[in-house]
Amino acid sequence: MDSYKDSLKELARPYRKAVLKALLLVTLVGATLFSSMNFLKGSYPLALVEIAMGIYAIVVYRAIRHTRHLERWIIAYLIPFFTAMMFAMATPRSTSAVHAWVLLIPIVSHLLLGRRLGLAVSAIYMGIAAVIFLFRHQDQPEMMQALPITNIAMISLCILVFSHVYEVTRETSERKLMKTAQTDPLTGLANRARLSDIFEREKHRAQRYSLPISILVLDLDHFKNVNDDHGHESGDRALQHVARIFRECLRATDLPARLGGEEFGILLSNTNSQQAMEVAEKIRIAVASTPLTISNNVIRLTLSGGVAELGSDGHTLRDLVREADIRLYTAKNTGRNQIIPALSPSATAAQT
Ligand SMILES: Nc1nc2c(ncn2[C@@H]2O[C@H](COP(=O)(O)OP(=O)(O)OP(=O)(O)O)[C@@H](O)[C@H]2O)c(=O)[nH]1
Repeated sequence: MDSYKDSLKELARPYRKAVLKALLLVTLVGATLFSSMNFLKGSYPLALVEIAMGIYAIVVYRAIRHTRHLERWIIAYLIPFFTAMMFAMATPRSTSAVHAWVLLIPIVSHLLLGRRLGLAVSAIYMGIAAVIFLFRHQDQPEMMQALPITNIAMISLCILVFSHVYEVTRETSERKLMKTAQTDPLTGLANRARLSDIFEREKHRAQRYSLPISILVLDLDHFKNVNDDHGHESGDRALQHVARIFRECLRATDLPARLGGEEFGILLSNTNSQQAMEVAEKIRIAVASTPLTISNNVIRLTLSGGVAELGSDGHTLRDLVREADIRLYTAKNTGRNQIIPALSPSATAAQT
């Protein structure tokens, strides 16, 4: 479960909303100014389109205040906005200076739609704008010369390239920062923050499709002795060794995380508590049977654990970790190197 797509999307929301709001305000001011001027000039169709865009900007401004579908509103606004821009460029009575607005397309598209969709939308509308420009000025020899056309093409291309490079760099840095903020630096496993993010996402999916989710909480036994007998550095390597075993034993859709110290939490999507118990046993046996050798010292590790399932053990990550923790401590107090299963749903029903 390596994708940070959803977290990045969440991170981008406030700034995309701010950019969209700024664009809506610019539209409102521009629509008021240009529709008045075009009305006075007698360009009624263009003036009407501008008034319509102004009204639509107010509607969208109100709609995005509490929306959970910002991406849809961005598309629903940008397409008519750019189309209105093309209409203004194609209108014979509009001034040639209206073509300057094409420079806004790559900037706004990348800021609001990201690198891929931003590039695609920019390419489409800038292409249409180029065709309109050539068609409209074909009989104006002073505009059809190599120098003005190359100038316009180069400045448009520069703004497209800079907008794209900026967005690619911004997304890459954000992805790196997000990964660092959600990864345990020693083991490379997810940390608590990521476990919590992914749990929320998986919980919604599980509730929508009636799928089970289980949590394992695992803790190394007598880990203090590893540090005391072999040194802290060997202790660190033992933690990395265990993290490696987790990865080998788990599916790509499972999420192992370090909760702190020598305690780990594993989120098992689409897995009931019985299946989770099988996974936990597989991990327990793998850890116990794979000693770590450092400088001819053989370090034998075991772990204890508890299992909890969404629903019968609670509805939040905190509930599940608490219940699995209680079972983990039962495992510690009754001999270690064992996993205590979740109560079966029938046992839970009998208790209540
Ligand atoms: N090397 C290393 N040790 C750590 C790290 N985090 C926690 N520890 C050590 O883990 C040990 C945990 O000790 P305890 O809480 O007593 O638990 P334990 O010795 O595993 O005993 P039980 O859990 O009861 O089986 C302590 O010695 C901590 O210093 C770490 O990042 N690296």
